[in-house]
Amino acid sequence: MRSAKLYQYQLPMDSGVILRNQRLVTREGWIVELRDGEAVGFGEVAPLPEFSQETAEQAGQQAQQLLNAWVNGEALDYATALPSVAFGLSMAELELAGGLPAEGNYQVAPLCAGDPDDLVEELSKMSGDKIAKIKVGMYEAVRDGMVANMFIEAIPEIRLRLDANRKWTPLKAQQFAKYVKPEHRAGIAFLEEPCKTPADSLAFAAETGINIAWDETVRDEGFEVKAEPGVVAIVIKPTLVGSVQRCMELVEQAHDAKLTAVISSSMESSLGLNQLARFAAWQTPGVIPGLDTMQLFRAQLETPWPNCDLSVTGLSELEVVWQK
Ligand SMILES: O=C(O)CCC(=O)c1ccccc1C(=O)O
Ligand SMILES: [Mg+2]
Repeated sequence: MRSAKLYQYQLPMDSGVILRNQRLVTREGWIVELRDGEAVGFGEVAPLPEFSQETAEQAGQQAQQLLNAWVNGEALDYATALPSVAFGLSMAELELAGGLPAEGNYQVAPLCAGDPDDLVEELSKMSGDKIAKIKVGMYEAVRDGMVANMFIEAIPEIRLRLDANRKWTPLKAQQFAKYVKPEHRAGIAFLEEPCKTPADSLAFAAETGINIAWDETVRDEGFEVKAEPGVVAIVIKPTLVGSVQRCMELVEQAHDAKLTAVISSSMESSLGLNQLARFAAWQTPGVIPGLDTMQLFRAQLETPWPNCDLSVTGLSELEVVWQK
């Protein structure tokens, strides 16, 4: 006997969260609940404004249609579904089937949002791999170069992940690289999407010896995972990419091409983020995922994130907008 529910959630965000061109005051999305006999599975459907093509409204409507089909015993075609819907429903089906291992990778690459000195202190206290993520491309490229250099000099064993989100022209990217001494460039694990085009990013990697990673490019029409000089990783954001099966296919292709696959957040609530930590532990063992986004919220949803003391809203407190 199958049954399903669709919950709607709204969670307050920290005041400083800006997505490309807009402030994100409230994170909105849907939680799907699938039941079959005693088994239950949850999934989060939460398009990210400015990043997803679909709106929350559209995703909610499609989620209802597919939930209805699922309750009627139909198999769901995730290839034609909206990415956020495909991700949430396929994750719920996987959890229902007992296919998502319980153990998660909750190690995070701390995200440097504010004062670099605070992060240096946090890292020096960290045991194990010292990986940090810094957003670059927001201010002067020269300043970004000096910050990266400062981290590598302060913590020689650091592995920095930098993310320029395609903000630089080739000239700006060069200005950045100039400040990172050649002997320090190995301290950069990778720089995500330095330039506006993949071709410029590849040229940057070749000219500077700084390794790069694809994030936005993974979602470009016609993208294929392949080994390319200077490319060491691909970032997979399941909410933007699609079903669990599609994500697993990308992970496998990355590993075949000797690339690192990094499972990363699209600012899911703590419910979805926990599932991503479990998915990452299972599919990308030994790789620290990009999931340090709980700090951007002011509340959690249903499943608490380890060591996070934000209040937790239970699913039972949410409005059920559809059930069957
Ligand atoms: O990837 C990470 O490490 C954290 C998540 C992150 O950076 C991100 C989260 C939501 C939208 C865009 C981005 C981004 O990669 O710029
Ligand atoms: Mg990125």
